[in-house]
Amino acid sequence: METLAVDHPLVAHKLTVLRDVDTDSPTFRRLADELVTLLAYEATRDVRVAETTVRTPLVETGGVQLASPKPLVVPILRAGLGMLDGMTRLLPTAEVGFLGMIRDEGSLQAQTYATRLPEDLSGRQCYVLDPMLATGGTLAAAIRLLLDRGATDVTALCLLAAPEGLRYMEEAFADTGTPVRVVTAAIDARLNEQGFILPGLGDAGDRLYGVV
Ligand SMILES: O=P(O)(O)OC[C@H]1O[C@H](OP(=O)(O)OP(=O)(O)O)[C@H](O)[C@@H]1O
Ligand SMILES: O=c1cc[nH]c(=O)[nH]1
Ligand SMILES: [Mg+2]
Repeated sequence: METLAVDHPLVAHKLTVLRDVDTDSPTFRRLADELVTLLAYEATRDVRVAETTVRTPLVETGGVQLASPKPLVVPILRAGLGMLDGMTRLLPTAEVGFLGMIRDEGSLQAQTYATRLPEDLSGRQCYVLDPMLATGGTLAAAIRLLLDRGATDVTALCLLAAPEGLRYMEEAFADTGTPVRVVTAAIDARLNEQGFILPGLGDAGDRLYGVV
């Protein structure tokens, strides 16, 4: 598995405001959206394209277009929905599938409560969206599901990742033979006793959508 922590002053600036406990929900949503677009630029570096031609006002020339089948973007509900618009802004022709997952705050085990994905993902490049990679249980389960359906490579975009979760992912996808990547705005210090990322930004779903 490959991990990329995007090193860019604008990413660092926006992430700092996102972490601030005094940042309100509308600002949090806007910043999450902007950060995803910056991460998406790096995350799509290997997106498959096919050669094509284009007629300019002067001549015909070569170019590229997104290859078929189109990439599949998969936000993990709830918090991953806050990243969808930022991603599809860069990949407007991508298809979108949905996974609803929740982590039990006692056992820290992830449960899937909704799946709306193509049955057959053979040949598909997939981009999974989830702001928080904490223990890694949620993201690993989501990626396993995509690989089981035939996805040929999977890139996860996360706003924050914990070292514990990245180690878990590295072990889980050490010998799958399928490329798995994590692109994140930062790798934080550690998890606390409740499985929250430190210094982190708190509960991403609650900060985006309120406490339920
Ligand atoms: O790496 P893990 O230890 O599995 O934890 C990370 C998961 O926890 C959060 O979701 P949560 O379960 O709070 O659901 P929500 O998006 O509905 O808030 C977060 O958005 C990840 O999906
Ligand atoms: O720090 C964390 C860990 C899991 N889920 C969150 O929203 N935040
Ligand atoms: Mg949550």
